[in-house]
Amino acid sequence: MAPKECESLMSSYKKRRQEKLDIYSIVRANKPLQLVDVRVSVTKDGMITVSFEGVHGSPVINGICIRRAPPLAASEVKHGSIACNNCAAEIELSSAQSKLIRMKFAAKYEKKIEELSGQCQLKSDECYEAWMSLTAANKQLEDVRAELDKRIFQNYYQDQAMEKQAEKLRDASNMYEHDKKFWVASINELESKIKNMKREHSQLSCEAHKSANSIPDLNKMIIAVQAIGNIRVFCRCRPLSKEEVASGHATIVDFTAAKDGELAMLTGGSTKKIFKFDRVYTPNDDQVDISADASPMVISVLDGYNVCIFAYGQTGTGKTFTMEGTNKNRGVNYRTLEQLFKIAEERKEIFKYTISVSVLEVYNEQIRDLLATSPTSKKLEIRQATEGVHHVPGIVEAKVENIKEVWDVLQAGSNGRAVGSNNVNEHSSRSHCMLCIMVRAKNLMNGECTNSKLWLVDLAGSERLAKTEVQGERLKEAQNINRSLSALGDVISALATKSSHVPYRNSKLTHLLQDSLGGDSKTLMFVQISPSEQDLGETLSSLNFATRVRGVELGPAKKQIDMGELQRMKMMLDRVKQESNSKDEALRKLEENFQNLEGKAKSRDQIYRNQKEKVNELELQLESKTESCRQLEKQLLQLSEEVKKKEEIGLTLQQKVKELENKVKEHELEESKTHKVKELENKLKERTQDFELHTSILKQKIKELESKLVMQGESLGFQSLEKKNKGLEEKLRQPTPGSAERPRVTPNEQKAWSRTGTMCGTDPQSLRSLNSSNGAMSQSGLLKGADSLRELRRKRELQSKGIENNFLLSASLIEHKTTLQKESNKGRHIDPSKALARVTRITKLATAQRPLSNNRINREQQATGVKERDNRTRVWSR
Ligand SMILES: Nc1ncnc2c1ncn2[C@@H]1O[C@H](COP(=O)(O)OP(=O)(O)OP(=O)(O)O)[C@@H](O)[C@H]1O
Repeated sequence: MAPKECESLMSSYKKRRQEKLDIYSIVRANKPLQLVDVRVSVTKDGMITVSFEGVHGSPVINGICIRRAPPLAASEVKHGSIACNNCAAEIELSSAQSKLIRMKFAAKYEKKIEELSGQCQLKSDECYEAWMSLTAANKQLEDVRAELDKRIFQNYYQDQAMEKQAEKLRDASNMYEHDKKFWVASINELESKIKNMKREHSQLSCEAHKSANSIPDLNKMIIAVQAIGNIRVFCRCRPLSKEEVASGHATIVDFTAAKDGELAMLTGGSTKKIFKFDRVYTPNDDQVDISADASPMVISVLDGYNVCIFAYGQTGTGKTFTMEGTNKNRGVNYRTLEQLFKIAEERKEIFKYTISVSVLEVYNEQIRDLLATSPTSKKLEIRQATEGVHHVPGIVEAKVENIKEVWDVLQAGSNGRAVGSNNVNEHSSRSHCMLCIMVRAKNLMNGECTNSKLWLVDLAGSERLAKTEVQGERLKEAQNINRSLSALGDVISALATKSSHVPYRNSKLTHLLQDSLGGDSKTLMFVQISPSEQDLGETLSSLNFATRVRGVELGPAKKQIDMGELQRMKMMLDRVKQESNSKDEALRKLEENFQNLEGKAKSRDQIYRNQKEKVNELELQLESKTESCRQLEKQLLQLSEEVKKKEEIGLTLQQKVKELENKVKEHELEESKTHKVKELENKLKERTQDFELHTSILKQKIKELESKLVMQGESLGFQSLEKKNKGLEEKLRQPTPGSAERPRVTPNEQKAWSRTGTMCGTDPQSLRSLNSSNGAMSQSGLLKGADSLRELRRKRELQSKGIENNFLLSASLIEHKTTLQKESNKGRHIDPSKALARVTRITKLATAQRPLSNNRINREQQATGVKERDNRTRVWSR
């Protein structure tokens, strides 16, 4: 029968019992028999047979309802029986059914074990995979860490290398900047030097050209000067004074052609006398115009020429006004000096000027120093320092550096002039006021030095020349004035006639003006005239004198070069030429160096640019590596988290594996127990067979003995035989010393006895009595059989120590079974469940003292004994 069918049988049995109860409760009036227990066995051909043992009458089975039983729980099924749900009695199953159930359970367990093994295997595989992935992840993590360390290490070294390179670059950059600055400074210096040298070179070239072409230029200059003339005469007419206007004096000067340097004098009637001068100024012309025309003389002075500007004319015609001017309307002296300082300032890059001023007057042919702070009795004389150079030793030469100082000096001179007379105007008319400006110029380019003079002279009135009717001091004054002016006229005449002798020394005036009047100097004469008709004679006299002066043809002006300086300059020129050549050479070398430096600078620039690009590239690489490091760290963190998770999973898996292993162990234990049960069953079977064999042998021997007894009984008598039989029985009942020697009754023996009893209709006791009656004859054979059993048992005990418990349990079961049989024989109705409970209790008591490992086996053996008994004891009760 298949396990499924067996299962259905059991379930149907249970259900039927339940259904039966319901049926009887419905059909109670018919008083049907109540089925307390039923033994159903299914034969091999699938038939179900029902036996009604112990039931009298003819029970009628109205019907059998077989239903599929619900699946039993594993705990409900015991070895060889199943538990009834209603009465808790164990329902005995046939060995085939038990086997099937066991097989089923075994199959179920095997399946479950297989499933669990599969799950375990799966879990193990999962664990292994997890472990492997964990190992791989760890390895990967280690690799990543190693890679990260490597990268960090590389980055560290790259950083260091970059730092070093950056340091080198910084040093190179600093060096480059320093070199650049140095080169720029050198280049600037060289450029300025080159400029100076070029300028010097051009100047020297010009000088050389000038020197080379000096003769033709000189000739040209002579021609030009001769054409222009180096004595220039400007004529200035003052306006009519208020008195003259009031007196009704008319103007006798015609300024119609003044712009052309011509003026006409109305000498009387319609006649006019025309005078021509270099300039003619009308009364309306102011100081500025006159000073502007005189400024070229200033340039000549600064260029190193001696210049003399003097004002000549009748008293009251405006000589002082022209030369000195007023505070509000300053004259030629101030404006000329102002111009002089202005141009000197403009030329300061090339010329260095040293200007000093002396203010003196010539009165009665005596020179008076107007700047002298204290009056001195020492007479100032004119001395000739070198050729063409005259000076007054002891005279104050006030060094002036600007026009303000000049003005102060002029004021001081004017004050000094006033000291000498109570009436300044009167005094000024009777003396020559002379302002000498000494200019020392040094050409910074060529070192040329010049000493030039500018004489600004306000002469005494010329009208006194004719009016010499005065006496005494006035006469003396007049004579001196006349002499000096006459000497001036003589000098001019000598110059005009190109006389070999010019009488400069005839007067202090001409003597002082010797180096600045005529010859190689430049002279400007202001002839001052009155427009009034009452001064006609004096005016014509002045105009005639001026015309004579203007007609003087002087030689070309000569530059007042210091000859020593000239020599030095020539030497310097040679030296400069040499220096120029050497400088040209140096310049060429410098230019070459400059080009080399420029090339080096360009190459350094290129290197710098390249290094800067490299630095930029390295910075970019560093940034990218830093970024990759960040990403790797991020990945590392993620991997660490994953590893943690996997470790947790691994731990849970390990825990599960342990649990599964425990379960597998439990199942293996169960399996081993099942296996042991099987072994025990097999052993039991073997023993049963042995026992049956021995029983059959014993039976045969008993039969033999019985036959012998029959034969002997005939000879000895029945009573003696009975006695012997009792004795043998007693002997048999007497316990043998030691449990090992005691003949134990196995369940098979009991079974055999039961069968025998059943078959013969007697109980085992009677059988024993029967046996004991033949004990004397069969004792040897019986003992022999018991000895062989003991031998077998001993051998099996060696194989399994638990066998002994089975025999003990069997013995106890036999005893109780005997008791039960006795009670049954007494006619008492015994509830099988109670009986089984008792047996179980006894068994428990018996097995409680056994080792724990044998509990299951004993329990099963005990249950087997009970089931065997129950199979043969079916009780029907109403
Ligand atoms: N161009 C002029 N415009 C206006 N006023 C003038 C001019 N020239 C001279 N005067 C005036 O005429 C007067 C006489 O002039 P100034 O004293 O200069 O003559 P002078 O020739 O110097 O006389 P002296 O010979 O006596 O010194 C002054 O009052 C002066 O202001």
